[in-house]
Amino acid sequence: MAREQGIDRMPLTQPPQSLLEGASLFLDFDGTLVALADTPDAVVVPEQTRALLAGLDRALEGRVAIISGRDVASLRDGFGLQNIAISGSHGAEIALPGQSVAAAPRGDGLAHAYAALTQFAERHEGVLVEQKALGIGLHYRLAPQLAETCKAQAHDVADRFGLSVHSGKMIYELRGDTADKGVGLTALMQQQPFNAGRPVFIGDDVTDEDGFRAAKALGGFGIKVGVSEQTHASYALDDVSAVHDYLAAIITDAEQGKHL
Ligand SMILES: O=P(O)(O)OC[C@H]1O[C@H](O[C@H]2O[C@H](CO)[C@@H](O)[C@H](O)[C@H]2O)[C@H](O)[C@@H](O)[C@@H]1O
Repeated sequence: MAREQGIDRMPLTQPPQSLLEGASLFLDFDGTLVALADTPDAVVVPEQTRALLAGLDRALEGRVAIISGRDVASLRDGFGLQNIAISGSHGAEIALPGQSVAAAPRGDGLAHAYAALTQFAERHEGVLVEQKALGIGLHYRLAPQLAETCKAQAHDVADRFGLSVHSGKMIYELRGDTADKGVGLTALMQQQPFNAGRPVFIGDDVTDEDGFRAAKALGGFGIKVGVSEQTHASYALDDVSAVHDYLAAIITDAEQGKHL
């Protein structure tokens, strides 16, 4: 198979602390900032993680944002992430702190697709359907043996209602928009205070590759959490705990007066 331009092979090295000097920092949520859980609702944001975000915000003078597949409302209301910029719904939503959400229109077929997938989930134990502002998540983490069945169902329903299918970790997502995390990162980078920094995006999933690519195109870097065969990221960290350690060290540097 031909090697796609700009793709690096694992293993990558750990990012140096200096990478965040003058950076605008973009963080994926699930699997990067918080550990994965069996269901979307089982995720918790520990107090320590909130303190980490607040410290980063101070150290980088507000140039910190979350770029997530979850929608802005669920991150704000469900996880209390009110004081941070967010690009939600895989780049289709943008919300700065204290502001309302600017979003792509909701696809017409989503309501019909949600009904069809809910009926499917009722017949398949362990399959969960997540209703999202601009999409639907079909989760099979509790029924991994149904991965192929879920994939087929996701594509069948998407075809019937004019939607597209995107795969992630133990999930197929149906969406009616065409945004991606690169779109979200680029949109935030056009606004203050992000436009004053060099983008660094940290993410763990296949949908984060668009964010890595966009960061690189804007002169920045991607940091991959975990391992994958190929990635657009330039550096890697092992897991959520390594992400926290890396970011905490940057806060310590800033508090000791080292220039960020
Ligand atoms: O872009 P992200 O912030 O990483 O969001 C991607 C999806 O994350 C959630 O699903 C994932 O996390 C769940 C909880 O740990 C896990 O059970 C599931 O298997 C993962 O795919 C979320 O539910 C989705 O809406 C996000 O798109």
